[in-house]
Amino acid sequence: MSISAENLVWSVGKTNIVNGVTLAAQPGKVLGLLGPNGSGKSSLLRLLSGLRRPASGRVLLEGRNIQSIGRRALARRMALVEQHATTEANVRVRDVVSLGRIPHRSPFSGWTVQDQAAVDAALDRVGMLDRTDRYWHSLSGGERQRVHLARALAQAPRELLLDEPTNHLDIQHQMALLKLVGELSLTTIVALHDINHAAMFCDQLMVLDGGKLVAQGGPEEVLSEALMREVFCVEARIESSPHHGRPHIHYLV
Ligand SMILES: Nc1ncnc2c1ncn2[C@@H]1O[C@H](COP(=O)(O)OP(=O)(O)OP(=O)(O)O)[C@@H](O)[C@H]1O
Repeated sequence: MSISAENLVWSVGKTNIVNGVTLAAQPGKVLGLLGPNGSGKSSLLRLLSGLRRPASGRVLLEGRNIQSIGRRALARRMALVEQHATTEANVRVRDVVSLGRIPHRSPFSGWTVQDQAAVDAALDRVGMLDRTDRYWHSLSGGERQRVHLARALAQAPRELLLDEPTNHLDIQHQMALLKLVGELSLTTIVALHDINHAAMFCDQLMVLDGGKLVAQGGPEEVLSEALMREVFCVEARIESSPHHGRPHIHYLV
């Protein structure tokens, strides 16, 4: 198991924001993290990345508590793209993506051919290789999101944590990004709001509600009309899509 968590709790004051979450991501597969606004998705991803320490419980990488792994070693194998990732305005695209190479460089080594190849490959994968000299402030929201993903890919991680990576993207780029994530063969945990996209592109799903994991399993097992009603507060009908074979949700008004 590459990344797993046991009974994770994270609290603010007396409120448990993440409340006893146990999970295991399958190596090389995409695990979709669903839940209404404020259900704790971002908080859980930050715990899994080691950015936040749990009040109790633990996060394990290959069975090893991440708190015993140094920051640099952790950054060499796990990358997080946060929902509202910010970047200094006066840097160029290539500078942002180059940051992904920091964990791989020693204080004495210069910029290597391998570093450049990793940056170029990452930019190519997200379709931004033609904009490496563009300044950050000149990019659209969707372009910035793709550059942040490229930064994470340049890190050459084995585990990739993505917090709503499609939220500024047009439909073509949403589909392209989710398809790309599936093709990377990295252990990926991705928070998504579009449940139909999650059903199409994720191997497994888990659903948070009020900080608790209320469902996990394959899309067919997890997505039900009762779950849509009880967790997401919408009436819906679910069918197996005749086009891609995954569950497809029709929302009712
Ligand atoms: N540092 C913090 N201090 C106080 N409350 C916080 C903090 N971080 C998160 N919360 C609260 O915890 C809850 C879960 O937040 P979180 O951002 O993890 O949810 P989310 O599922 O990612 O939401 P969304 O879908 O809206 O992005 C929210 O009620 C939020 O206000």
